[in-house]
Amino acid sequence: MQWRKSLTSCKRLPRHPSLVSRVHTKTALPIINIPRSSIYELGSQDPVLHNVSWTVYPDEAWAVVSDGAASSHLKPALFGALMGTHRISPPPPPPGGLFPFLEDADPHRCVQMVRFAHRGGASGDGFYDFTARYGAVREEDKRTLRETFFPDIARPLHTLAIPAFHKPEKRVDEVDVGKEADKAKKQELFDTITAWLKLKDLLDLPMIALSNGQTRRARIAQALLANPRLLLLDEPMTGLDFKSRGILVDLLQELKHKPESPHVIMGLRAQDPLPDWTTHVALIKDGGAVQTGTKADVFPSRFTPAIPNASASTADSSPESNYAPRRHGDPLIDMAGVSVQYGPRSVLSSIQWKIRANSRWHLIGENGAGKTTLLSLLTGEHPQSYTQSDNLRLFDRERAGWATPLLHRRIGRVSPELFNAFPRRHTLTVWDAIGTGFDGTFLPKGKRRVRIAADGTPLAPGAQEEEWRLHRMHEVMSALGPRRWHTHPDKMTDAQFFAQPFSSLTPGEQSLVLLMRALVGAPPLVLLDEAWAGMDRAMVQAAHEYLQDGGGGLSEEQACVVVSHWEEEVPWGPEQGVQRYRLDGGKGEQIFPKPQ
Ligand SMILES: Nc1ncnc2c1ncn2[C@@H]1O[C@H](COP(=O)(O)OP(=O)(O)OP(=O)(O)O)[C@@H](O)[C@H]1O
Repeated sequence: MQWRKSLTSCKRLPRHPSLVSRVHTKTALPIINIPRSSIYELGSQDPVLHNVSWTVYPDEAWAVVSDGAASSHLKPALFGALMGTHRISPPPPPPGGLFPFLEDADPHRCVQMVRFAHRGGASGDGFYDFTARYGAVREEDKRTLRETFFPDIARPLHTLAIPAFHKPEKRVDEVDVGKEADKAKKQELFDTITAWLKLKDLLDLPMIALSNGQTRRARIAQALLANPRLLLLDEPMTGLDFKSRGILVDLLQELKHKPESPHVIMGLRAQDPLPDWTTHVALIKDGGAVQTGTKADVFPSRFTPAIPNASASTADSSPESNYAPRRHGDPLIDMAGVSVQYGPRSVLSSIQWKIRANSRWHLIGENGAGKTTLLSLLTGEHPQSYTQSDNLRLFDRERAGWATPLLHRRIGRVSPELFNAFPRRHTLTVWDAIGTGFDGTFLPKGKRRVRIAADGTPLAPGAQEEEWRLHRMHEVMSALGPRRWHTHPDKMTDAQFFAQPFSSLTPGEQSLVLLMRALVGAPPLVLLDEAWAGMDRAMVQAAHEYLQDGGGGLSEEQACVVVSHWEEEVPWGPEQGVQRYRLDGGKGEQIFPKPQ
């Protein structure tokens, strides 16, 4: 543990005058000081990062960026050094130590980190049922966003709150927000942040009902309001829609002018745009070198696409002249007026959409537009899928005509919910995790762990099926395994990767394994919702190449839907016949190419 002191408070000392005037001067105490050290995993003698010289001053705005090919465990190591989960050697010298600006305050309380590559929170032994949010909300799931994340903030009334979820208002004198002045300040910060992050109308919804992007915005707000002095936001743009990314960047800039708000350092992937106000970059390179300096020094000629401002639209920009139509097969899914309603809230209204064999779709819509809800109707997990028998055909049958396991064999999928819920007991290997994909289950079965019956009896149609499954396991691994993306391919063979415990992998590697799981059974329909979260550029590239025509990952009998807020994360462009379907305000329409 590198932290210098372990006192009890996160008290703010009077600010150095240079901080107030925001004039750059190195006389202010640095926020972070790592003079020239290497960074190690605890208990390891091999450095993960070496020769790190990194000093952050209060008037600088830093981003930690992984270089294109840098493996996904390197950025967490730099943040881990700040959070005390990695060793810094030699350690930053006293008296200032690692965080000179904290002086006597306790880093455990003053330094906070929030990672967004995945929503987090899961990973017990077993699988938990993430579909609970689609049904009637159970008593234990009724805790609202306000009660869960902001329990000590006063409760103004909310017009859009669902009446059933209202709790009696607390009297102002019951609210534990400390002294009057603090209370007013805290309330003002709460109002500013929840308004900027468009959370006000969600505060009295049950947590479980929030979409992924809504939950991420809430986690950002919670972290900012927890009043740390240094806040590390790792990949905060993940899962945020186009507008929300701009809003977040603007909010962080706004907060820089508020003395009570934390100093923020963002972690970004190589492909993420840098906010305009970034002044300095720590670039983590392949092999573990870290280059630090001003943005201009580190990226002299890098094109950094601007982050959109809040009023930018998500209108499709691809020229239709590039569009090369695909030869589509029969409809696998046919929606002819599908709707979903929660009490008075209408989420989907009369959706018309056909997904045909050999089609490649990009499903878009702002956070909360209903994308996950729509996909849960296709997988049969949403209870309202049963009540839409006239409007919803799944592989030419109504929902009730499918036993759920048989339906799940026909759909390979990846989603943030599935990522979080997937079991992470240490005995579950990569091989086991991929093998569960043949049947869409979560429990490896059989001697060869590809769900051949436990007594060794092969499933119908006999031994051929087992051979095919084993062949597929190796096929997806050779297309998406470490030889395609590991920075030292000779260090990790496919066989070694198959044997790794799933839970020991980085989030990016876990995402890739779950992608292999979705594809291994060659199901007719593949749903990839935020499939690339946590992956580094080499992994995304391997996945894209595999999914593109000629890559071998998808046949002409299969259809694939990708859900992503980033157009560059979609493996196909117009020239490979991608179609785009947009949800907006409960309505759905094909926006590319425009239907004739
Ligand atoms: N049980 C529920 N009760 C009330 N509202 C709900 C419930 N479940 C979902 N919602 C609302 O339905 C809307 C659609 O949520 P959904 O998760 O489908 O959005 P999404 O388009 O997938 O968003 P994201 O891009 O953030 O993942 C959200 O506004 C959500 O708050």
